[in-house]
Amino acid sequence: MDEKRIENAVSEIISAIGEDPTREGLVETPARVAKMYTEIFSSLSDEPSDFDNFKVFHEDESPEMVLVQQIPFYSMCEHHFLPFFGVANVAYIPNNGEVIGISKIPRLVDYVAKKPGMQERITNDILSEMERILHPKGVAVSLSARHMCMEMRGINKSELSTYTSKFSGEFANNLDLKTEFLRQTGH
Ligand SMILES: Nc1nc2c(ncn2[C@@H]2O[C@H](COP(=O)(O)OP(=O)(O)OP(=O)(O)O)[C@@H](O)[C@H]2O)c(=O)[nH]1
Ligand SMILES: [Zn+2]
Repeated sequence: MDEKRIENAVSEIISAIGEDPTREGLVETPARVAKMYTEIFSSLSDEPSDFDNFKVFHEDESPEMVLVQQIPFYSMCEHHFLPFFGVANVAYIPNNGEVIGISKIPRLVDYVAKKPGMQERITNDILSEMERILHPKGVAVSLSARHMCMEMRGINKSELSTYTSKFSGEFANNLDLKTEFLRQTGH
């Protein structure tokens, strides 16, 4: 990420809105924003290979469903560059007893969220990355999020919650499994 260009651009925005980029409170703002962008858009710089070598464990007595729920995430909407944030629920049905360390699931959610995006795409990307990494028998993903571009501008509706979900394999074909996922996650 080109921090110097971000700094110059932010300085230009500060001037363009009629503020003084040299006043004390703002003088370091362009550098702060540049540093912040490298953090909140970190997956634009990360190598996808970081996510290729999740260790897969073989567990003969693996459960039918593994569900990690209420995973907090923060992302930036690509339309307005304002935050949207909420929680993700991710479940999978192991194939041949193959499981991953459960901490890798929140890591994956973070990775997918830390770039300009849309809620639907995050939902989709979590599901397709789970399939690519693990080839499970099924994946279920749901996200509930608040979008600042609907709350602090535009239609100005506070605390709207947007829900998205995607199901594959056995979750798509077996109503009992889908119902168990939805019941567990409170939907
Ligand atoms: N589907 C989807 N839409 C989103 C998401 N985040 C923001 N949006 C919407 O993207 C749309 C962008 O539409 P535009 O009409 O080009 O932008 P706008 O004039 O600023 O729209 P308003 O927000 O309605 O004022 C808006 O309706 C936003 O609510 C998201 O994650 N998914
Ligand atoms: Zn937006």
